[in-house]
Amino acid sequence: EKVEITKEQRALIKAILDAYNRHQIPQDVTKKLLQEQYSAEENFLLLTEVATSQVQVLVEFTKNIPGFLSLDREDQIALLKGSAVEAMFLRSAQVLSKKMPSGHIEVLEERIRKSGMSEEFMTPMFNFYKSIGELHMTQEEQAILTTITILTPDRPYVKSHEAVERLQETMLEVLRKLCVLQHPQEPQYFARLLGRLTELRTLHHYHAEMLTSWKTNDHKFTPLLCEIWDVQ
Ligand SMILES: CC(C)c1onc(-c2c(Cl)cccc2Cl)c1COc1ccc2cc(-c3cccc(C(=O)O)c3)sc2c1
Repeated sequence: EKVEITKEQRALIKAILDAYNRHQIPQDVTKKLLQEQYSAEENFLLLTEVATSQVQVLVEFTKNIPGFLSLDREDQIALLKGSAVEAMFLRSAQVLSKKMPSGHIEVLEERIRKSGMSEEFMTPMFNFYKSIGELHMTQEEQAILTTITILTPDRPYVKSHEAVERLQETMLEVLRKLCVLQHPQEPQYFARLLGRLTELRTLHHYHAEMLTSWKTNDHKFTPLLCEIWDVQ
């Protein structure tokens, strides 16, 4: 059928993309990933620093999602806490799949592999990274898929389920149209993107176990990560 993006939907895409590009981890933080020496301890500390910075970026980005600030305050917190890990898997996946000349990719992959994480999480995590890379998402698709992940109604403690669902459905419809227009040869592309959201839920469960195993080995997190992940 003739797919057309309305004026309102175009404005939505622009607002989300501008926010997504405006809020990025500062260079001095990500540059450290390239400079500091290697050790399980150093890798864990660096990843903790980047993750903390990423959460701050995520909070700022979320405030720019049209309609988000009109949600109940406690629901806003519940959505952020419930989606942070998944949004960070998406972000790190996008970084690892970009053909970045700065050698970020190998370095980041190396630091994640050697950060004291148990082997069993490596396979699903790097399979996810590979599957995101194979999608060759556009910037708009990445920004909107992250928004859809944040606006997931069935996170723990969300009270106004319908209000969140309405916002998410608006973004799902925008993504569906974008996929049809930007990947005309791949009618299943939108379905493949949604399949990644399911994979993110599984990784989210693995991540809870990762946190426990890091904690048992006496790894320290920052106050912001402890708050958002209910750690300690
Ligand atoms: C606390 C820490 C040990 C931790 O615990 N679980 C995870 C995790 C791991 Cl391992 C994998 C997936 C998700 C999580 Cl949450 C992490 C590290 O999480 C992060 C989170 C965001 C980013 C963004 C990056 C990045 C690099 C270069 C450039 C850019 C850029 O945006 O330009 C971003 S790296 C990075 C690492």
